[in-house]
Amino acid sequence: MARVHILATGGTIAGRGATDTSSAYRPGSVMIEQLIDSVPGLASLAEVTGEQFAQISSQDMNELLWRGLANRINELFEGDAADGVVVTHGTDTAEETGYFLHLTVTSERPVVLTGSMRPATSLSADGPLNLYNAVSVAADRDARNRGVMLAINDDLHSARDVTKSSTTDVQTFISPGPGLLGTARLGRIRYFRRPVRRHTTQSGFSADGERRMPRVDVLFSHAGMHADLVRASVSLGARGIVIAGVGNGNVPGPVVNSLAEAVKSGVIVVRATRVGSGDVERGVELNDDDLGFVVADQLSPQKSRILLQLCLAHELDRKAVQDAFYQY
Ligand SMILES: NC(=O)CC[C@H](N)C(=O)O
Repeated sequence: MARVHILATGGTIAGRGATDTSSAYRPGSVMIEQLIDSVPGLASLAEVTGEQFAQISSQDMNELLWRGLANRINELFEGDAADGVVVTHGTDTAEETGYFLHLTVTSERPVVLTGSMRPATSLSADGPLNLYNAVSVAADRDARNRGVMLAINDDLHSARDVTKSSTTDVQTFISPGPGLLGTARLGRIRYFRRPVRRHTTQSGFSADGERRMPRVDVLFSHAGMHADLVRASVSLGARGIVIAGVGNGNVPGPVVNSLAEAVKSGVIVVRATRVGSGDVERGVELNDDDLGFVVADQLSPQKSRILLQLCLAHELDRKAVQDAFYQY
């Protein structure tokens, strides 16, 4: 039987409300032992062990916890202490944690994130079945070499592609562009594809303690966006700026000028889009070569920030950063 270790970090899957219909609740209130006990069927899938890694709402996730999580998972796999790992996580930033792990876990063994949209105390709580499905994937030998995944609401997503699309719907996660990696429902798993971009064993990045993730800000673009936000970011110490641009990664003219100034001072500027899907291409409405900008290709602003932080932590120059956005 496969050995699956669950690292619990909090979120709604561990949330508790006053009654089974109350909309207010506190995420991260149910401990891992209780989560495991609430799904007796897990024992038929794998030898399951659990560990309370953190106990937070995922809006409080940060670089330090990401690094700790990656190091803990790498340690478990290097010591052959688990065949697969499940991370229970709040859904708000699960896509960010997933992408960080996708780039810094060094094993081909499966790492599967899961969470829920309704707290553990809710009528029709979705957490228990999500946990069951996530453990089934983590226990599956065929899940190897597919990078970090998110198993939720019977769907299986690649951490690179997944994003939260609704604040409250149970069916909130989508993978625009490449689509689902597969499905996982009541122990029946189907895979549709493998991620083709570099990850885990093929990644050139590490969560190594010496590599501090520098400050990278995401600036949201809109009609009438103020150019001085860019200067504020730079003066506050940002080494990178990701633009959540309009359309194909665009910003108003005055912002283009202040971003070009930022580039001259050594800041790396990445143009992503707030649209939610599609490419951001070089040289469509702006001369990126002359301005010194990098484009995000298909990565969302929040994931572009993580990739840029890792690039900066590994001291990549601007050209290598652009290559990274095409490779990862
Ligand atoms: N559905 C959720 O998990 C959201 C709850 C909380 N904001 C979190 O991300 O942890």
